[in-house]
Amino acid sequence: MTTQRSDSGLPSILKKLGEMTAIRDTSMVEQSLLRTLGPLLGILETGFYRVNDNNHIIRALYHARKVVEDHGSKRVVDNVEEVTNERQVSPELRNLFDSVRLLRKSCCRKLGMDLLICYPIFGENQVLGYFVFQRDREVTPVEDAIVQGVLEVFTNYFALLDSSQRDQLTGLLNRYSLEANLDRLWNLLSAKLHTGDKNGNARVNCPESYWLCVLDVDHFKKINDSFGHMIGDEVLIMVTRLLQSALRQSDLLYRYGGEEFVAIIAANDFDSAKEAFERTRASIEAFHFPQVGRVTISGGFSNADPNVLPQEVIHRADSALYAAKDAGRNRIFDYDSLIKQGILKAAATGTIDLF
Ligand SMILES: Nc1nc2c(ncn2[C@@H]2O[C@H](COP(=O)(O)OP(=O)(O)OP(=O)(O)O)[C@@H](O)[C@H]2O)c(=O)[nH]1
Repeated sequence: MTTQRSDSGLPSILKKLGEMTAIRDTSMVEQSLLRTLGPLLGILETGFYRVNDNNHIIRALYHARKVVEDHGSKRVVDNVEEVTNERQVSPELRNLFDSVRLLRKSCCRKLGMDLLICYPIFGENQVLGYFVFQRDREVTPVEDAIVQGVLEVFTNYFALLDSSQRDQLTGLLNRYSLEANLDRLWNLLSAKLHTGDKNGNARVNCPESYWLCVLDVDHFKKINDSFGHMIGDEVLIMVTRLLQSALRQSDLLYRYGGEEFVAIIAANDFDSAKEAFERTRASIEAFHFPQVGRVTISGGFSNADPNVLPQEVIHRADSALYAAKDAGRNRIFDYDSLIKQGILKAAATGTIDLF
């Protein structure tokens, strides 16, 4: 059981809300929600689960605080761990999520001597996620009002931040969002590839590597010139939906420029990554676009090696894209093969010195 004295006075609540709304990164705001609610409720371990429209978990965060002795004085160490593997969610928790979603209010279940308590997080009238914690007693009416109030501030602030990081036309995350989150993303890739789980065990079902691909619609200017800007916009929306369907839910897709997209995917090896990017290309080629007919895309990809600076990885993928365009378009090239074949020259810089 993981409770301690709560810190739920008004000045403390206001201070925590002030800290949460000072953050400009959506993922960090999610972490901050747990760092806010845990101490307010006197809970040492809390969880946050974000779900998509199909109620699949797309992001899971665990927050754990520990009081440690440090040279005679006590200090709180807190850590937020991100896990994206749905299989790590217990059947009890899944069942609790279903009840919360259907009843549209907080619910709890007995779990040994404790209670597992879950609150819905709403967005545009649907459940976007769940806040979960475990403790030995029910939530008091005052605590309930605090949690509901903090979740409401969080939801409104998150929606505001999220809209500034999304492209208005396609709804995808925009270039600003990719660039603002590159370092955090790279740290996450590195942690996922090199660390064990929170019990120190090696992760199971963990991908071997990540891959970044820059995809670009071929001859898009011609589409605009021949059919008009509005049809051009429709093509971009349809390309987006086709890319989303061809990629997996857990993959990241950004609108990087006018007709340029960046996809970051997890794959066990080069061949699986190539197959996934090739699948996106083929899905566009196979689709009949109303009025326009055939549209194709070209792509260049590179291993998203956490030891290489992210900007360098984007540059490598971009170089491979330009080689694919030069070679006639409607094809996906990879940076390493182009280097091996002598078509591209390796850049001398761009690695991260880890030691
Ligand atoms: N309709 C529409 N067009 C856009 C948008 N953003 C950029 N564009 C247009 O996309 C076109 C991109 O043209 P180019 O960069 O020459 O590339 P391309 O014609 O696709 O040629 P290749 O990439 O070499 O195959 C430009 O004409 C831009 O004006 C947008 O949001 N909507």
